[in-house]
Parts: sequence; structure tokens; C-alpha cells
Amino acid sequence: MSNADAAAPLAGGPGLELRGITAGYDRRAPVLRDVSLSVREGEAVGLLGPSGCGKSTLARVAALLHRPSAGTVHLLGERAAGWRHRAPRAQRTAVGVVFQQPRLAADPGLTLAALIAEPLRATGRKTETAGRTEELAAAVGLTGELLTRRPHEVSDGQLQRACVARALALRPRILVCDEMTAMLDASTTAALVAVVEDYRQRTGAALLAVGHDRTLLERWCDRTVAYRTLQGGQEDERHGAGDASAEVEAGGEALRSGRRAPADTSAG
Ligand SMILES: Nc1ncnc2c1ncn2[C@@H]1O[C@H](COP(=O)(O)OP(=O)(O)OP(=O)(O)O)[C@@H](O)[C@H]1O
Repeated sequence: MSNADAAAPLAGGPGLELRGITAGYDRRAPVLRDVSLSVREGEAVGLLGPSGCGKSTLARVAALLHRPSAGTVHLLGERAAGWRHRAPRAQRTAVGVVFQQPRLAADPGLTLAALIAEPLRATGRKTETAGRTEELAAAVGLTGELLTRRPHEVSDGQLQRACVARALALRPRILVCDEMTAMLDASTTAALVAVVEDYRQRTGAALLAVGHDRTLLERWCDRTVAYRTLQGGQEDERHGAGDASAEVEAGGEALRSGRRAPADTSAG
């Protein structure tokens, strides 16, 4: 990606802070109860937990997509001032999100190129759109005719590549990856982790990676947090500084998440 991404300093300042979050879908039985978690700028935190415990709900709260019934969210030191379309644009665009299921997250009527360009168009960056779209697409390994296809004409892996590019389009200072690689094969997983890591390390963005693949998150992130420890206290395990060149084991397969240019990988 361009050097423009690298313009932001590696600050180490406040990135994402969730304090005392209670949230869910039924006020009488919230999914999250008094949950706190923070990720500093430049830091990669993996949130681990079993299926159904509330990880995606937490990710949606962090991305200002789900309003908690109690607690506060701070982005880059500023308290969130609204949720969904009512959030101020500067706060909404400070967070880039990648969801687990790209087919639910992508407009089926858009080509992959238009999908990647969506946030640029929505925020009026017309002059920048074509060049930036091409650059983002190349970074995630999508080129040529693939970019003219619609979601139903591509694989899950190819669509998730476009969704990762879309999440990076506005150069977010905070990235939330909710089971980003859950549906992907080993080589696509490695390629997309490498893209996110490359972006994070060059920009100093804060990363919250949510999942249940402990081995992957321990290799990818600076520390992991077990979901069960988040209520009324925080416990974490530190790792070797998110070494993106490490061998990553996931699902029994050895993955290489090194800085291989994603464009060189087959778009899976
Ligand atoms: N839109 C919704 N309406 C009602 N209940 C929901 C909704 N979304 C999730 N839930 C429930 O909230 C709980 C937490 O769901 P969530 O998706 O946050 O868990 P998760 O840890 O991300 O699970 P997984 O790892 O399987 O994706 C589950 O019991 C789920 O059934």
C-alpha cells in the first residue's frame, strides 16, 4: 500500500477502550455484562472465547454498530458520541471492521472494485477513489477481471479479500477483525493476516482480532485475552510482539503469515 498509510506516527496512545460494557439483545439477559477491554495504538490484541460467548457482540460495540445498555467506548481517547449512523463521521471512519461472513457484509449488487471503493465514495473522496481502489485491491491480491465480478461470482476467500481492502480504505486508526479468517483456507488466511499486519505496523493502528483459534491469535497478536476474564478484571498472555513472519499453525495446517506480497498468492 502507499506511503500515505505510513504518515501516521507509531503513537502508542489510547486506541480502543471499552469500559464496563453491558450489551445484548434482551435487556433482561444481556450477553455482555460489565466487560472492559483496551487496545493501545500500535498494539494487536486477540480476544479468545468459545462460540456464542459474545465476541461478535463485543466487536460490534467496539465498531459503534451496536449500542450498549451501559458502559462507555472511547476511540483514540474520545468518548463515542453515537451509534451506527448517528455516530460522528470522524469516529465511524476511525474504525475499520472485517466480519466473519463476507457474504452478509457485502452488497450483492456491487462489483468487487465498487465494494472496495464504497467507503471512499460515501465520504466524498472522488479524486482519490480510482487510484486508492487499485492500490488496495493489489495489496489483497485482487487484480484484473476479478474486480469486475459481483459477490456471487467469486469465492468466499476472494470476497473476504475485498472486504479487508474495504476496511482499510479510509486508513482507520483502529481495526476490528471479527473471525476474519474463520471461513478461509490456510493460504488465504496467511495472506490476509499479512495484509492487516503490514498495515498495522506501518500506521500504528490498534488491532482487536476476535476468534477462537488460539494458535493463530497467539502468533498474530502481542497479547491475547480470554473472554471469560473480561468481566470485572483483565488477564492476558503476552507473546512475541506479533511476529508476522512466524509460522502459524491453524486447524492443523502450517501457515506462513510472513510478508509475502499478497498479490503473489493465488486469490483463494
Ligand atoms: N441479532 C441477535 N438477536 C438476538 N440474539 C443474538 C443476536 N446476535 C447474537 N445473539 C446471541 O447473542 C449471543 C452471543 O452471540 P455472538 O455472536 O456475540 O457470540 P460469538 O462469541 O461471536 O459466537 P461465534 O464465535 O459463534 O461467532 C448468542 O447467544 C447469540 O445467540
